[in-house]
Amino acid sequence: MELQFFKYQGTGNDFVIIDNRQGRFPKNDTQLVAHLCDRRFGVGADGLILLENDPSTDFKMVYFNADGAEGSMCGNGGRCLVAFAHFLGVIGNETTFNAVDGLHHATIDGDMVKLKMVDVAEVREKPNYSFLDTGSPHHVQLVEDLEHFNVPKEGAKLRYGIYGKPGSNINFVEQSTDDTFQVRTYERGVENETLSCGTGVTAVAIAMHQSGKTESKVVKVKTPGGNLTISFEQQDDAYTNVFLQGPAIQVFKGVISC
Ligand SMILES: N[C@H](CCC[C@H](N)C(=O)O)C(=O)O
Repeated sequence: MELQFFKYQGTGNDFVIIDNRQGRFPKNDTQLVAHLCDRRFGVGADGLILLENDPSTDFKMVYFNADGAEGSMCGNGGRCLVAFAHFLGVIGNETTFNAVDGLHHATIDGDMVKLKMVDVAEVREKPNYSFLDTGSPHHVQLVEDLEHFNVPKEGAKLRYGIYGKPGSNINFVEQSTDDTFQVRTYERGVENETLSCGTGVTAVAIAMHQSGKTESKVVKVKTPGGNLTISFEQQDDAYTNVFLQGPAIQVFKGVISC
């Protein structure tokens, strides 16, 4: 079988994207998805995304982690898929699409995609960390000297230690200024550090606001792969109108035989 694919990246979080509007992609073939995401034997990516038809919105997003299993929401992947739908001519500069965690609205301005994320009703605050769900589960923990922190090792320890088999993504954070944070993320499903995680930086922004580290409702995050901006409104413990904004870029396209 030959498969046409596109490769996108959003702040260094990279994805194989396939136009599956004809419905031909074998979605249950976990090994095939893992193979396409393999950086040595396949194309190489943190995840694989299918663009599919949706009866009530512009398109449907189906996301798989690099291990081949269908994942929860992916913020950077969602932004990349919006750029891809725009590239295909499926949408103009604005869209509403369906994903595993519900409807998402997004706007495009050049390479920049601004994606509306799910509302967050609860931030669980523990003495050393926060836990919240921004479409995917996220552990948020402040550390010192983030640059030299062993993210793969400490991330794996917490991912399996606290959260067990279902797991969580683990974000390590260092505050830079009143409204700016540096973040490195260990991603479940990749089981390693990625260069950026969209639902992760969104979780960081909300957790830092909830714990009083920032009063700003527009939070800037620096990841190893680039910069993202998160904005939101807040009432009591609930966060609404949550937006994630940053670049989403097509890197190359190709055909892989598998
Ligand atoms: N990289 C993604 C998160 C993927 C979530 C996945 N690792 C899981 O929890 O299943 C993002 O930009 O939001």
